Amino acid sequence: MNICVIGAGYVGLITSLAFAKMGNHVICVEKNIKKIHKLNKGIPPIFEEGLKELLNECLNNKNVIFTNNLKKGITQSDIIFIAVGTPSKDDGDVDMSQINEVVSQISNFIQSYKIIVNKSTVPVGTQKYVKKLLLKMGVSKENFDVISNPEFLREGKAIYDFFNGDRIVIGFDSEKAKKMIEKLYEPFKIKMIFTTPETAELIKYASNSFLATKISFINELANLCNKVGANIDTIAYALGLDNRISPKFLKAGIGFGGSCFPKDTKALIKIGEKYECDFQIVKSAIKVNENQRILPVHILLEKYKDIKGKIVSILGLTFKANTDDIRESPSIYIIKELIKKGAIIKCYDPMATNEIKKIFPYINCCDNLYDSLIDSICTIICTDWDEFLTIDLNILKTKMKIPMIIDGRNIFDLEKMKEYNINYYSIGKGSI
Ligand SMILES: NC(=O)c1ccc[n+]([C@@H]2O[C@H](COP(=O)([O-])OP(=O)(O)OC[C@H]3O[C@@H](n4cnc5c(N)ncnc54)[C@H](O)[C@@H]3O)[C@@H](O)[C@H]2O)c1
Ligand SMILES: O=c1ccn([C@@H]2O[C@H](COP(=O)(O)OP(=O)(O)O[C@H]3O[C@H](CO)[C@@H](O)[C@H](O)[C@H]3O)[C@@H](O)[C@H]2O)c(=O)[nH]1
Repeated sequence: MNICVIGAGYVGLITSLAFAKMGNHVICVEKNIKKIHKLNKGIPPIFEEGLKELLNECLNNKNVIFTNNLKKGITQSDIIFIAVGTPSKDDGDVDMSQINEVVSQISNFIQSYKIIVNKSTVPVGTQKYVKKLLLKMGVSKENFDVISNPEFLREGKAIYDFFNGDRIVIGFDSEKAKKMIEKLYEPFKIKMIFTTPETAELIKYASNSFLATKISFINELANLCNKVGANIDTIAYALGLDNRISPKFLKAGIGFGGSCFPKDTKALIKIGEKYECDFQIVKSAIKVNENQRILPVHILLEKYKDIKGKIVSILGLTFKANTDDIRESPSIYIIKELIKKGAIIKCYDPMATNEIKKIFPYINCCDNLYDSLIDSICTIICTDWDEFLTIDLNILKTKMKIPMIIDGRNIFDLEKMKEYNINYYSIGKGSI
């Protein structure tokens, strides 16, 4: 099939390549010219497992092109995916400006029947809203249908998830469009759920908010564990053996970040407000997370009342391992608090030091993990990068002024830490 994908971010790029790999002809339209140049040269603009190989395979097969020529994208395609950003506004509501811009732009080029598929995460009612907007802009009713098809991929596992998703959700109000989208997805052999556009739109927010709530629940429990001497990992394991609960998303730590959970939980609350539904559980999940992400700072300040002029090491800047994304990463909130208290930050991340410099231009980013530990009074682990598991703790002890670790991702074993005689704090597994 001939497909146009608008936006070459995490979702648009993976969607383009996945459909191209399945033998479709894909035109990916992106407004960032630098991104287009990179992509057409086979250079991935983001870090994602297997992306370079898949990108080059699809370019070599000539199944995908990257361009800023929207007219070409629309006129040469039957199905048009919208995969642009829908960030949070200051009040938590969804910023629809990128969607509005795309809809207005595509309305100029629709001269024959097209299926517009909304892949971005958008509030309930957006499918109807996009239809209205297109009609208002003079596109003939016979020339389009709009489908809601939210995306569930995780960063770091984006390609795997696209090909092995748990479900594909399709919200439709036209049999003709439904049949074409079903045909497009059939080769993926993933369970498809056909429903109304409103239900499809809400499934996305429900999934992310439920997972975020699960994380905040285990984190509150972890904080209690630290007080009563219980072990959160054992509790999570026992909980997870009950298959009504499932073991996934029960890893305690310094909370959730990323481009989705923080924004989508806030968006669900805003959507609820519009219909007088007060999402108290989701509000609490956000509140718990806001406290949890700066917990290491409280632990540090309990030990040292004054950290002014003292060096603190931050290991890991991304919101989770295997991505270069720092959006809403707990590390950002920890660094902000530490700077407020006058601490000197030294940080290390295998992927994201350039990104963090855009937020904190003056912090000291080290190319080497061990350099970031020199003369430090505390190391805070913010990301569960594999590289941190193999830290030589003897070297760490010689580099740091006072060996203290706050393990925000519970990557170390308490017993092991005892052997090394390091002042160690976990999230819900006790401290030494
Ligand atoms: N990142 C994820 O893991 C993920 C997963 C599932 C769903 N989502 C949702 O998918 C949507 C996209 O997320 P993302 O992370 O890929 O965003 P992103 O910010 O990484 O990418 C969006 C891209 O769209 C481009 N763009 C914006 N307006 C454009 C226009 N008018 N024409 C052409 N290109 C345009 C931007 O330049 C950018 O490259 C969001 O709604 C998000 O909530 C994201
Ligand atoms: O047990 C857990 C699991 C995750 N996290 C944290 O939760 C955040 C989000 O993790 P993850 O869900 O793996 O990352 P995302 O790439 O943000 O993916 C989520 O957000 C996407 C965007 O909407 C959805 O498509 C995915 O299904 C959904 O998992 C990260 O900060 C993790 O460290 C925990 O603290 N404990």
